[in-house]
Parts: sequence; structure tokens; C-alpha cells
Amino acid sequence: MTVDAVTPDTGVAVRATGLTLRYGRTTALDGVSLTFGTGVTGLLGPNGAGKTTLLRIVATAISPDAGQLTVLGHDPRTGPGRLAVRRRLGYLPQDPGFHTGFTVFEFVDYVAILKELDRRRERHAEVRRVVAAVGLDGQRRTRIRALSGGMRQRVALAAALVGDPALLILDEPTVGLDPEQRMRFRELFAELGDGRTVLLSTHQTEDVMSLCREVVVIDHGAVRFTGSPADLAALADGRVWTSAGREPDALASWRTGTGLYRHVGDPPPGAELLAPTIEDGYLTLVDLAGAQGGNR
Ligand SMILES: Nc1ncnc2c1ncn2[C@@H]1O[C@H](COP(=O)(O)OP(=O)(O)OP(=O)(O)O)[C@@H](O)[C@H]1O
Repeated sequence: MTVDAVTPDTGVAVRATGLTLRYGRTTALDGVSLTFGTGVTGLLGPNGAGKTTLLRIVATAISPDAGQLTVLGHDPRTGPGRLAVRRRLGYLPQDPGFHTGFTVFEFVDYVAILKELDRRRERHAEVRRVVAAVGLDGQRRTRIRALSGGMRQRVALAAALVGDPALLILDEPTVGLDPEQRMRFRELFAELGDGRTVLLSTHQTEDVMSLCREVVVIDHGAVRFTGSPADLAALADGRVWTSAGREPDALASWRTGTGLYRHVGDPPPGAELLAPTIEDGYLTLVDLAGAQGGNR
């Protein structure tokens, strides 16, 4: 399927320059400049880093105080620009609000109506398609109030998929899912990233490793890293080691299932080094940012 996900001249679906947003005295975003192209990009960062704020701005739910933004070739500061973006956008917010008296079908159908799918027969076919895509075929007639948290998350994803959007914004989409569902979702996201732009905020480094072409790390409202998952892991090259006991000087130390301790930080002489994971790279980066005065 061909989807016009990007502005044809540049291959870039989202271009942000100097985005800044404050909530009172809190600077949630502090001059963020980024571009997002096709494929799945993962957004990592500690709690309160500014990930949701960035995604909400790109999804046209809020406006920045300063900076420039182009989404799918449109300027969301203008009314027509916002409308054009919203028509081609799928957004799964962190706390999706549900009308819990609706059945799964009714809720997704309601979203499809809001997305201007006017023809009933085609709309219903689309609702069935997205409900099946998230594995809820058997629950179409179940009221949302009777669903588990993970199943509600799947309903929210189905709603985001309605109309086959060119840009998908998923804020912690795998929260509350069991391992089997998480694997299914990864597969679905990877498929969706084929020809579309998918922005995915997550605390799951395994999701990023297995799915994302590109990773962005945000901390204290600023971009600390952009690159591939392998590049992020490589930041901890030579800084991960194992030993029999805890190491108080390491950035992070934890006991593994084998009974040995794994450490990230400056290794002592002669330490047994390990290949770093993306989580090790992330821990190294966030600590470095803190040491270099990452506080607001
Ligand atoms: N509506 C709001 N009013 C006031 N402060 C807010 C509001 N929304 C977010 N913030 C603050 O802005 C900062 C960035 O929050 P944001 O939700 O973007 O972070 P996040 O990276 O998505 O965090 P998490 O991983 O916990 O979801 C935080 O300090 C947060 O407390």
C-alpha cells in the first residue's frame, strides 16, 4: 500500500525547530529541534522529560510558546493547517478517555464518524478492520467498562488506526499489555512503520531495540541523543561489566538472575566487560546529561 506519509520534496514528515513550552514555571520543552521521517522512531526519557508534551504538540492538541513546526507539509498554527494534519493523523494519547458505556464497536465507530468517514458501509468495514488488527474481534460487542486495562489500550490503538493515517503518534502504547500482546503490537507497529511515520514514546527499551529505526532521548525538555538503537547502546561501550558483588561507585548496579551483579559506569581495572544493551547506553547518557547540568 502506498501512503503519502511525507512531504515529497524532503522525505520529512515532521520538522520541529526550537519548540519551547512552559507550564507556569516549569519548562516542559526547551528549544527542541528534530525531524521525523518514515519508519518507527522511539522517544525515550525519564518521567517528566517532555515526551508527552512534544507528542501533544505534533498531534496539534496544544501549541508551543515558541518555535516552528511543519507536520505532513502543513503549519498547525493555522486553522486549515491543523485540520489538514488531523485528517491524516492517528493519535493514541497516554490517558485515552473512553465513553465506557459504549461497546468496542460503537466507540471505534464514533471515532470513525469524528474522522469524517461518512459512508456507513465503508466506515463499518474500516471499524471491523482496525478492531481485528488489534485482536479484539471477539469483543466487538463488549462494553468498554467490562474490558481489562490492556484490552482498553487495544481499543485506543484501534481508534488511532482508523482511516489508515500517514502519521501515527503513540504515547506509551504497550503499557499494561501482557508479553504476548506486546509482541503482537511490536509486529503491528513495525508493519505500520513501512511507508508511514510512527512516533512512539515508551519506557520499554526492548520495544525500541526491536522496532525502531531511530531513537530520540529527551531529558529535562531537551534532546540529548538522536541515532539508531545500536548507536545508543554503543554509548556504553567499555562501561558495562559484571562481578560477584555490588559496586558502590557504578552509575547503576543490579543483581541478575544468575546471582552476579551487572554494572554500568567506569569499570575497575581488570573488570570483565560485557556487550552493552540500549538500556546501558540510555543510563550512561542520562547520567552524563545530569553531570553536565541537565537541570532546568
Ligand atoms: N498540564 C500540565 N500542567 C502543568 N505541568 C505539566 C502539565 N503537563 C506536563 N507538565 C509538566 O511538564 C513536564 C514534562 O511533562 P511530560 O508529561 O511531557 O513528560 P513525559 O516525558 O511524557 O513524562 P512521563 O514519562 O512521566 O509520561 C513535567 O515536569 C510535567 O510535570
